[in-house]
Amino acid sequence: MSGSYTQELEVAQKAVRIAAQVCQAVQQAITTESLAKKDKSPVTVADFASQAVICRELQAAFPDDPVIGEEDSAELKTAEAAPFLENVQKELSQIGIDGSPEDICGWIDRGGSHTYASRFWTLDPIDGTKGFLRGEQYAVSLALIVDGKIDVALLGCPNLYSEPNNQGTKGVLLYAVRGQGAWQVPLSGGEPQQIHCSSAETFSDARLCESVESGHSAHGLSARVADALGIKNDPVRLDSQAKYAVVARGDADIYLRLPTRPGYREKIWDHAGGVLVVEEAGGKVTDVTGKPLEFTYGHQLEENLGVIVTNGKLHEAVVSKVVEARQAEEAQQQ
Ligand SMILES: Nc1ncnc2c1ncn2[C@@H]1O[C@H](COP(=O)(O)O)[C@@H](OP(=O)(O)O)[C@H]1O
Ligand SMILES: [Mg+2]
Ligand SMILES: [Mg+2]
Ligand SMILES: [Mg+2]
Repeated sequence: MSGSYTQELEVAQKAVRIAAQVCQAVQQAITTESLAKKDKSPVTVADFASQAVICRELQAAFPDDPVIGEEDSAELKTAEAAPFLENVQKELSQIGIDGSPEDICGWIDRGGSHTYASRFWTLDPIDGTKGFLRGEQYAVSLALIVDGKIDVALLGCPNLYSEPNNQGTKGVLLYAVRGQGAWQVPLSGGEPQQIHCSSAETFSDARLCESVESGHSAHGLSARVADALGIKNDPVRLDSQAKYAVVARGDADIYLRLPTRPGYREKIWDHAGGVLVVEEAGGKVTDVTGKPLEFTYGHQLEENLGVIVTNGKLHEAVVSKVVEARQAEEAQQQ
């Protein structure tokens, strides 16, 4: 049964705010170094520091809750990463969190679970690390999943303005508790505002967003889908779950994430935070075949392919055009 989750929301908001503060400090440094992970993707001091502070807060408040987080300390423990670990320590100490290298690796590894549990958190300490390194959009994403359902979700977006077209306050926190609507508040604090998806029912003026990285979502296929739907606007490209944020606020109507290679499975931390925020704002999220996302398989969405996010009203039509376009592509490749 879902509860009111007052304490969970309070702890998670505090944790995401602190993490966002660390990320901002690192991004403002003139050079942000990164390490290459085993899969060749980048990871920065801020990814580790963010995961450390959030896991530390969760550990203190909910010591029994497992956390399925993106990072682990293995990469940090190599000799070449020693200066890197020292920088993580420095960044944390600047916000008043003092710990030994062992403490820090221990906090990070609190987020090292990969197995499904009846209640767990999932964390992406920096979603959109490539955007972060370019000085563009990124998000700190945290969600609580109970009995396979996302019940609490938060997206900290330090480079997203509170209003479209870079108007309003820079740096927002979006959050939702199942059944209680979706809300936005400046990361620096203030009065939360309820947010809603757009009410667009036609495609001519629809705004579609997708990844900046063509390796993360098939741009060519989305262009064909947009064309088939009669969408005239060019796609808006932005990194991270900020895409879920802009659909939840009604700044965009559609977010497409179309598989670029067979065999890739979406990671739960790339979606959980965004999914509930969009659903509580009135939108809809499925995979590219129209199936709901299933958060019951551990760290991956094993039974889903890609993602389609809409304001709800446009969903069915978008799914059917994506299905058609993927079939046409497959037929051509044979
Ligand atoms: N082939 C692939 N298809 C889809 N997503 C991928 C991918 N390779 C990496 N990613 C994910 O894409 C995320 C960024 O998404 P986006 O392009 O929307 O900003 C990355 O998150 P991290 O930046 O947290 O590592 C990573 O998990
Ligand atoms: Mg990553
Ligand atoms: Mg991610
Ligand atoms: Mg990440």
